[in-house]
Amino acid sequence: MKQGYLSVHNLSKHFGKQTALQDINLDIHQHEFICLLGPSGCGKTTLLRILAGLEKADRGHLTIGGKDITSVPAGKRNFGMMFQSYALFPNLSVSENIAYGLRNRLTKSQIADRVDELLGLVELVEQRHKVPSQLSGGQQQRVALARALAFSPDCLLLDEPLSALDAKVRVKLRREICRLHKQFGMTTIMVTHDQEEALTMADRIVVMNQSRIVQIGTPNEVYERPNSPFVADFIGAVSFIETDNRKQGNPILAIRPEHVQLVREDHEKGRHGIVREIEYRGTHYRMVLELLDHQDFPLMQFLTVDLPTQAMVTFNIRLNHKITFNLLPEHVIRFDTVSDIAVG
Ligand SMILES: Nc1ncnc2c1ncn2[C@@H]1O[C@H](COP(=O)(O)OP(=O)(O)OP(=O)(O)O)[C@@H](O)[C@H]1O
Repeated sequence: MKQGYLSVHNLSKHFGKQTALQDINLDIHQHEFICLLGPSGCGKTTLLRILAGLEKADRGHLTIGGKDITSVPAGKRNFGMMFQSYALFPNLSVSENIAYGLRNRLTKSQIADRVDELLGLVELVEQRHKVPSQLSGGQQQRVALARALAFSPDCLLLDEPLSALDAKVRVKLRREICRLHKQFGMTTIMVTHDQEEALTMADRIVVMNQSRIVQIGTPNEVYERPNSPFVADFIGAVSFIETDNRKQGNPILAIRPEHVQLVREDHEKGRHGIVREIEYRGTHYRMVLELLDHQDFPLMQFLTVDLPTQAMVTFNIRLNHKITFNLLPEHVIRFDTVSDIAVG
């Protein structure tokens, strides 16, 4: 593994009796796009604020390129930030908002050139003289993004930058952030509690729960090989199947809805279920099966299954009808240790 560029060593943070972060260790590579993902209150924003220098850790330290920056103030870290609480200046124009952070760093004409360049990058040239109240939510976010990028930061820190936007604008800005990340080549760390956002944008996802990092991996790794029922459940849809009484230490099996394979009714190895719910989802159908194989599955259990529209016709899927399916071993995720299946 490459050595970390931005590294977090044994970081802990409390607010009074409340633990916000516990024993956080993280190596982020240069030019990497990292998403901090986890349920509300797990410590994502606190970690980002400590990276930014806006919050002080109780314990641990931060290094960038091997240099200790734990005590370096926020303004000296050369990090671009886009925090929810960092609103735009309402009385300044788009250009002035973008130029604000540059005023003590560059000459007037350098600032003008830089602002022109950034306006082009975030496609706001025509809005340059408007004030924030004259812009849509998505445009305001783009101004905030341009402002964060203005002084070519080494690292870009984004705290839920897309959370206030509607679905279409969100997807567009997602692509824009990824494009700018590649174009500028900075290291980007983004907080989100949206798993789809993390899966589509990140090089690696840092999954957090209850003040700790619980898994670090590529989107594919955390989705296909979650290391705990919590991660399996938090990232993507999943059904858990208990093979016996959990207290006896039997494994829990998990399966993604798109991996359940329907087979013909006379298939010798098939398992059976009754279709209890059918939901149309545009690109596919999602259904809930009540499992019937009680010798294997002693408890009444349900399985979520995603099926393309064509398969709904082929297998003649109807509510309260019996269907036959297979679970292929390569698609079954197995957890040998019992841990809480918490949903964020
Ligand atoms: N300034 C503060 N004072 C007291 N407690 C705080 C403060 N900031 C955070 N906390 C607590 O620390 C824990 C972690 O909060 P944090 O905001 O980092 O979580 P988060 O994962 O970013 O949550 P969300 O997704 O809801 O923004 C929470 O229990 C929160 O209540």
